[in-house]
Amino acid sequence: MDKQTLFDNIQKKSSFLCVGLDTDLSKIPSHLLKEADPIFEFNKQIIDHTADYAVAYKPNIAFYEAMGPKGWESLQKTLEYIPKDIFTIADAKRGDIGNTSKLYAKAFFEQMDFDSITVAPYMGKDSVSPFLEFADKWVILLALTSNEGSKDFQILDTNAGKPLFQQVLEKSQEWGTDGNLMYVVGATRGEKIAEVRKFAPHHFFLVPGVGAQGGSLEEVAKYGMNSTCGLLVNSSRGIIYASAEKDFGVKAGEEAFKLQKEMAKLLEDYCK
Ligand SMILES: O=c1ccn([C@@H]2O[C@H](COP(=O)(O)O)[C@@H](O)[C@H]2O)c(=O)[nH]1
Repeated sequence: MDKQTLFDNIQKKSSFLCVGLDTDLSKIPSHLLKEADPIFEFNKQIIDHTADYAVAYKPNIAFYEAMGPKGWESLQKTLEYIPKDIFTIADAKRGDIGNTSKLYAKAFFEQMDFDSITVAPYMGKDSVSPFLEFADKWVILLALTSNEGSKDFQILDTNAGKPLFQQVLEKSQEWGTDGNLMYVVGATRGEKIAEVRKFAPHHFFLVPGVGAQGGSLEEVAKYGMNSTCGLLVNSSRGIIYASAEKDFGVKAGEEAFKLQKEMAKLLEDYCK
């Protein structure tokens, strides 16, 4: 999917919501456990009830990998079930020496047909470039993440006299463009999002951290939105575990709708 199509979808749905499919067998309603593929059954209902409000879905690969071959099967079925006009993100946080990265890219872009993958930047250009060689696919590079530990390295000054996240943003723009490279920026970072935006004015940001992690959607839009929206805001647990009962799909849909309504207003206010 190209950048214009993504923005068209955002405008059509008045939404920049990404629904995180972090599906955990120990958290899904117990009546699903008798199904042959409980994970897929859960995801199917979540997708059915949220697809009108979402412009992206983000399965976190850890939740599927942890289940072995059956997990990969559930992931593949889920990916095929997501409507084709909705952007898909493999939240895999990969990145290795070049020949290994190339195979990670083949796994997620060819074996599976994800639109994008999250990549860790810390092994440098040759670890990221293989992912950027695939037409119509995106790399989403970790810049300033939502977790407490992001302070351990990402905000520290480098030899170049700038924080590491800034160095990541500047250097990586020599490798890719705003048409194939996005950045992960945590919703929990508040005003810092404006700083990140300064160094990547035109790129899309994947923003996890609203909902269960307590980030503010209003602040994300205020500090991070640009003229093509430039944001995909993710909520996983806040949506998919809104209910642990048989009505989990309906409740997930209600949570997604709440966020979409807020997003419609924020697009009017800040998408300029
Ligand atoms: O900085 C980051 C990068 C990735 N994540 C991932 O996003 C979701 C958030 O889930 P919630 O349940 O909405 O908190 C999850 O898959 C994380 O691994 C992140 O949170 N922060």
